[in-house]
Amino acid sequence: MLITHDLTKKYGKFLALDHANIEIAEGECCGVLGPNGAGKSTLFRLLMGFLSPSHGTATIGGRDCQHDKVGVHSLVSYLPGDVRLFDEMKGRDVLEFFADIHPRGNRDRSYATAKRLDLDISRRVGYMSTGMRQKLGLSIALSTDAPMLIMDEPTTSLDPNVRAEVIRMIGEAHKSGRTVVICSHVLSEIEDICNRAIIMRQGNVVHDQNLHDLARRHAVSFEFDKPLPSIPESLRDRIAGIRQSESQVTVETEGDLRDVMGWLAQLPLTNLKAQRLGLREVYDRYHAPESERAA
Ligand SMILES: Nc1ncnc2c1ncn2[C@@H]1O[C@H](COP(=O)(O)OP(=O)(O)OP(=O)(O)O)[C@@H](O)[C@H]1O
Repeated sequence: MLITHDLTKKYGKFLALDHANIEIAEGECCGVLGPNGAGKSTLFRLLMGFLSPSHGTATIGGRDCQHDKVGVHSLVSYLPGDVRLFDEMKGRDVLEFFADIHPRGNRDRSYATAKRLDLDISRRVGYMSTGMRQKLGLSIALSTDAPMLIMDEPTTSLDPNVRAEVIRMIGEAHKSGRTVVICSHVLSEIEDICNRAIIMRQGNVVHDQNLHDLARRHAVSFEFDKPLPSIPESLRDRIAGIRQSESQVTVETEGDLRDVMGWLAQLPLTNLKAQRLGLREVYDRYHAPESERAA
């Protein structure tokens, strides 16, 4: 559905996106992660044709993102990171305007989406709070039936209840078969709805994680003051890695935990804890805070 080939963007001499090769299949829900300035919004703006690439190409549904913007826009519902709407218009008028210009827009659906987000659309945009304007942007983007949703930080400025509702709505869009590409700094949101996460650093895609595989991984930590005995042959493919620092041991496991726990239960260890490995651990491999990297 979405293919980029060596997609590159330079702002002057500054390389904001560096030869990105990304493929997102129809029906996927893919999170794009990375710290401020990693190049996520640049990637999204290139996909929408709002920026021209310095090098490389991008296509969505076979349409070229630079040369066939109209074709791409008919397939995509896009929520920009900085929602800017017409201050003088009332919420309802803005919804109607966008429902009418998007080939897959629908006025009734956009009123219903705004209602679900508890947004007062009789209010003038200029008098809306930041969160209300975000809700208006979401009501526009979530109410088309375009086969692809591209959302740049959709839950920014929203209170926790609305955040949860928006994540539910995006999850529903994915379940109904639409392809979703979403960028967020809230890792739990990506874990909740995505099947895949791409991690970016300084304009590069540095990691591509299947989240269903990740859900089957655990970190088992315990104290053991001897060298760990060799792993039984039958468990070798269940153990992805072992870290031992003095008496503190962490075993990373894949798949069913029971057999590994059975083996560990035979050892004279203490303080055993098992926790599911999350996206946080993967993200921190690339972006752990300085203080934690030094530790
Ligand atoms: N118009 C521009 N001119 C010059 N540099 C720019 C421009 N737009 C973005 N940049 C730079 O490109 C880099 C990537 O910016 P981008 O907005 O894509 O990051 P991001 O990953 O979306 O960040 P955030 O999480 O803060 O939204 C940053 O260093 C930014 O300063």
